[in-house]
Amino acid sequence: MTSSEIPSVPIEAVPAEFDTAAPAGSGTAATPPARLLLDVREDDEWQLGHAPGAVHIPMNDVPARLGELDAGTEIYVVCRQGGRSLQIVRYLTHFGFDAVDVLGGMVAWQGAGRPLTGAGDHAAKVY
Ligand SMILES: O=S(=O)([O-])[S-]
Repeated sequence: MTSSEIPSVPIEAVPAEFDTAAPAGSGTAATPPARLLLDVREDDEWQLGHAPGAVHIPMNDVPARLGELDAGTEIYVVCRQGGRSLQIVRYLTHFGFDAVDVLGGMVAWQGAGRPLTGAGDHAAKVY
């Protein structure tokens, strides 16, 4: 699979439901979500700023945490600018997951004016 064959979407096509935090209890093992925004950046990047409705699994942890993902869920994968997410989409599709790469990553998310949330008392930001 070449990068041109990797399923991908521009930031405008990422569902608005990820602009808000998922309600408590959604996406349990019993009822996996229809769609998921998976942020594969490192912990420090996540804490500085992330999409309110995203789920965080750092890239290197994805293989060990595949059991947290459901094959019936459409998984939008995001990183900083698209390098890591491309690799993870390739990996997930290889294992039968319905994964798409978010072009431009969180830099594009921020540039499009989509909401960010972070940890601590600083303004959330993607660097
Ligand atoms: O997040 S990145 O791999 O595009 S720098």
